[in-house]
Amino acid sequence: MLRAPARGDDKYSRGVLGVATGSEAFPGAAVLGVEAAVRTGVGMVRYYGPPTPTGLVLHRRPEVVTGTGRVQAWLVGSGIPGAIERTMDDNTHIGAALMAGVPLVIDAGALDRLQTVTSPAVITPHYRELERTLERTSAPLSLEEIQTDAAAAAARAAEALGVTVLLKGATTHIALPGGEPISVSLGTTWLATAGSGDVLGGILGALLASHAADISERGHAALAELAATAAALHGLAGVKASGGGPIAALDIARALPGVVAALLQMREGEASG
Ligand SMILES: NC(=O)C1=CN([C@@H]2O[C@H](COP(=O)(O)OP(=O)(O)OC[C@H]3O[C@@H](n4cnc5c(N)ncnc54)[C@H](OP(=O)(O)O)[C@@H]3O)[C@@H](O)[C@H]2O)[C@@H](O)CC1
Ligand SMILES: Nc1ncnc2c1ncn2[C@@H]1O[C@H](COP(=O)(O)OP(=O)(O)O)[C@@H](O)[C@H]1O
Repeated sequence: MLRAPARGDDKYSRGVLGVATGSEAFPGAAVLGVEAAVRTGVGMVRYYGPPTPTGLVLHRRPEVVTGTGRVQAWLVGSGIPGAIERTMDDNTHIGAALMAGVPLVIDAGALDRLQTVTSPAVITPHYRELERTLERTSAPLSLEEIQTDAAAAAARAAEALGVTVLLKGATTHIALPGGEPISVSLGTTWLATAGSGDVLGGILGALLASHAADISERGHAALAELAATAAALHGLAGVKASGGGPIAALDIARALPGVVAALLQMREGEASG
């Protein structure tokens, strides 16, 4: 599910990703997600968030456009606190993304707004976030139950919530309503580092924005394949960045273009026999 630009493409036909992540409380998450999206490959990123993360994002990535506008997908919630700590500003940014009517990647602080969502969505919780998300449904699971059978927990969440679920952990479990689940285990344990999940959100957001037609044709089947691709890119970039040693989240993002290039080359090689 990787799409290299064709000669007829321009930035808009490649897809635009809206990013509503980061807050005054966690500004760094915005930088990590945007960096990962740009490095995965997308026509343009529009960032919509509070002043501190906006300044940091522009400082690192001047190619990013700020404010709302037409996009093919939104990434929302990484680095945004839960309902009690959220500011009015945070709620405005989350709301704009969730109500836009385009495919969504929903992470962290936006997970508690899931009941308002009507567009095709992938949620990207870790185990504790999945526990909290399921608490709000008629199919709750304890943290212990999720840890014991994470694949079953992801499947139950997909059915209960009507979304594609990417459940993060040493193995990433992807489940969709009424479809075949996928597991991805290509990473390294060094990926267990702060901001690593924020990078994954950016990768997945970029993939959704660049596959809008596929998502509208094939729905959750396409979302699940895109989620698996994102988990694979994240894992392989982690391995490449690590080389057996520690990594910081930005290192994962930095390794992405090389991983994408290698996979595209492999695919071209296979296509030409
Ligand atoms: N650079 C950035 O901007 C980054 C931003 N980030 C953003 O932060 C937001 C929150 O994400 P999160 O996953 O940390 O939240 P959450 O699931 O509530 O976990 C809290 C749980 O952890 C536990 N706990 C805490 N400290 C612990 C300790 N020392 N040792 C052991 N346990 C400890 C704590 O336990 P308690 O203290 O309650 O006993 C509680 O159960 C989210 O929006 C994310 O995107 C991150 O991605 C990081 C980089
Ligand atoms: N033990 C592990 N081995 C391999 N990958 C891991 C391990 N623990 C976490 N990960 C990966 O690291 C990322 C952590 O994401 P997350 O918990 O959201 O962190 P953060 O909120 O700090 O960004 C996920 O992609 C997850 O799959």
